[in-house]
Amino acid sequence: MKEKQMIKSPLGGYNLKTSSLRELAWQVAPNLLISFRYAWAGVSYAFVTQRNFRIHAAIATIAISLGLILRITPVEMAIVTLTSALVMVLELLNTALESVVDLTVGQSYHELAKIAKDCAAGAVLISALAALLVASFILLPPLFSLIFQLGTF
Ligand SMILES: Nc1ncnc2c1ncn2[C@@H]1O[C@H](COP(=O)(O)OP(=O)(O)OP(=O)(O)O)[C@@H](O)[C@H]1O
Repeated sequence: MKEKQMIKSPLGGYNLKTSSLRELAWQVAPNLLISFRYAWAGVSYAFVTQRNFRIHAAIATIAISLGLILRITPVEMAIVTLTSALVMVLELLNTALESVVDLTVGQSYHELAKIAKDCAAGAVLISALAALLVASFILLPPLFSLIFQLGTF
C-alpha cells in the first residue's frame, strides 16, 4: 500500500514524499530486469548518438586492454578502470542534462541553459584530462619498457 508523507521544507512549502512509487513519473520500472533494460537503453542511446561517448568507450577499451597486456597490478587496473568509467559516466550525465535543458528551453537561447551545458561539458573535460594523466602514469612506464625490450632483441 502506497504511503504518502507531506514533509515541511525548510524553504517553505511542502515536498510530497512517497514510499514506493513516484507519482509524477510517466512510468516506473516494475522490476529490476526492466530497470536494467532502461539503463541499457540509455547507454545504447549515448553510444549511437554521441560521438564523444564512442571516443571515450574506445579509449577506455584500449586502456583496459593495455593494462591486461602489460600485466599491471590489480590496484593499478582498478584505478585505470575507475577513471575510464568516470569519463563515460560523466558523458552519460552530460547527455542527460543536455536533453533536460533542450526539453526545458527548446531551441531558444537562455543564459542559464548555456551555463548548465558548458559546466556539464567542463566536468567531462576535467575527468578526461585526469583519466589521461592516470593512464600516462600507470601505463606508459611498462609500455616503454616493453618497447625497449622488444627493440633490444
Ligand atoms: N539553449 C541554449 N541556450 C544557450 N546556449 C546554448 C543552448 N544550447 C546550447 N548552447 C551552447 O551551445 C553549446 C553546444 O551545445 P550542445 O547542445 O551541442 O552541447 P555539447 O556539449 O556541444 O554537445 P555534445 O556533448 O553532444 O558535443 C553549449 O555548450 C552551450 O554553450
